[in-house]
Amino acid sequence: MSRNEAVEPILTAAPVVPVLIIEDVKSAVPLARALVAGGLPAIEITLRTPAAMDAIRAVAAEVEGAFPGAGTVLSRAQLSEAEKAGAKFAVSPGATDHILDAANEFNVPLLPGIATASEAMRLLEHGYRICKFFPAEQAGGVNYLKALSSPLPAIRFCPTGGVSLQNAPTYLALPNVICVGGSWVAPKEAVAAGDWGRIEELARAASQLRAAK
Ligand SMILES: O=C(O)C(=O)C[C@H](O)[C@H](O)COP(=O)(O)O
Repeated sequence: MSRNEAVEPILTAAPVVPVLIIEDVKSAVPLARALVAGGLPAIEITLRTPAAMDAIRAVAAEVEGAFPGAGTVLSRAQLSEAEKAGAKFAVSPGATDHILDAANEFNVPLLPGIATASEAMRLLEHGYRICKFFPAEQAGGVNYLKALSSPLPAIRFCPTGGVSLQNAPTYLALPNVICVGGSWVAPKEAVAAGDWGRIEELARAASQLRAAK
């Protein structure tokens, strides 16, 4: 059994997890509604802005069908606060002793990040079978992940970082890719302009992505 087994149904709900940077808490609910309407229920709200935690709280309370998650989780305190805010999952760009110890204390499942074979082995040793591959494109992209997966077939990945509508299908074609993450679904200008129709369209296109043949 995987240490973070509870992330599996969330990450398999759609092929893409949108990664959001929310500057104004007022945009959180309509943005999340547009993403859910477009077919993307798992939503990563990065803890990079002062509004992020309130945004998670608002989406958890008000958006039916959404699985809000906390992204950029770097500390025990953030993990604790995210769980209290109603986050259904938490994402970390890496996997330190501090964050892995903290994950053992809380119920919210953690998706920790890796970029090397040693890091992936370490997570396997901690009982994790699902992790983030970050930063995906910059670390070596699809070919790198394919090579990493060959000796480590027990671990599945959510590649994030530089993933786009164009390159997502090649990641989704790898047997060890569970979903991909990316910010392209919620462009900064569209969020600032409140163009929820545009975001719903981008979400729909992302939700219909299939593995490349
Ligand atoms: O802060 C975190 O924990 C993250 O989740 C980092 C994000 O995965 C990337 O910033 C998304 O990358 P882009 O799709 O290339 O914009």
